[in-house]
Amino acid sequence: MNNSIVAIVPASGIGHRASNEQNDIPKQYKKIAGIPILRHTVTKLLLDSRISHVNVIIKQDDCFAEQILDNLNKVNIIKCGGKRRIDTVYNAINLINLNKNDWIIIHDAVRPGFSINCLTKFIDQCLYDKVGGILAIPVIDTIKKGSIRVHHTINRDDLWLIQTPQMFRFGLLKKALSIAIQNNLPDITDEASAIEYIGHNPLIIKGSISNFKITWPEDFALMEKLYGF
Ligand SMILES: Nc1ccn([C@@H]2O[C@H](COP(=O)(O)OP(=O)(O)OP(=O)(O)O)[C@@H](O)[C@H]2O)c(=O)n1
Ligand SMILES: C[C@](O)(CO)[C@H](O)COP(=O)(O)O
Repeated sequence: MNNSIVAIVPASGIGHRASNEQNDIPKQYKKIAGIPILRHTVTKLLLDSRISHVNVIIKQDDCFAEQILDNLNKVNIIKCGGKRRIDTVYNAINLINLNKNDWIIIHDAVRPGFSINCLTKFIDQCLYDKVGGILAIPVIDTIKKGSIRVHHTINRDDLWLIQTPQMFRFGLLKKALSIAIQNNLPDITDEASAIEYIGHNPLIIKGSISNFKITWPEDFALMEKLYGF
């Protein structure tokens, strides 16, 4: 029997760093090339037909997502966003009913710049891995530690900048997130951190710079240029 692949798109953030104004709309709802970023992301994920559903996770009081995702098939909107990104994903995992060997693919709402080719290759490789994997790009700049002055330089061999998608089996991810949250694991900014915490080593799959996370105000224009409009 084939295991299903279900996507989770955490979209419950406020986009504080990306905003120049108070009371701005969250960054995932801003438009690039005339289309809200969240819709770009969800539409692209659905282009890989192995993904059976995309679950978009929003805040309880969100009043944007339903209209933005109107007319898209295979999309569920779940209102269970949490305080941190990891809480949003964990809340969603607890509401989704899957077999333990089914796959969950988590992708940030604000990373619309991945290519379909990259997504397809990522899924191809994860499906044959016993743990699952993450997309990443190698560090190319010199890395230093310090605050006002440099303390020391860090060897950048084997250092990676981690992106999403991240893909794990439902049972393993649920267990890992539950243990990480119960143990108050600090700095848990992605799903792989929870998987590592319980002793597994996710596969690293090389991504691309175009899949950057829209984080700062200037990122919207940069992403729009990449889209080629
Ligand atoms: N409590 C949260 C926080 C973040 N996210 C989602 O996680 C992704 C990546 O997070 P990030 O870029 O940090 O988004 P924000 O938290 O919105 O940004 P900021 O920290 O600048 O406020 C985004 O799709 C965001 O909507 C989420 O679902 N729930
Ligand atoms: C999951 C992630 O996108 C990988 O780079 C990232 O860690 C999320 O960042 P956040 O700013 O901590 O939400």
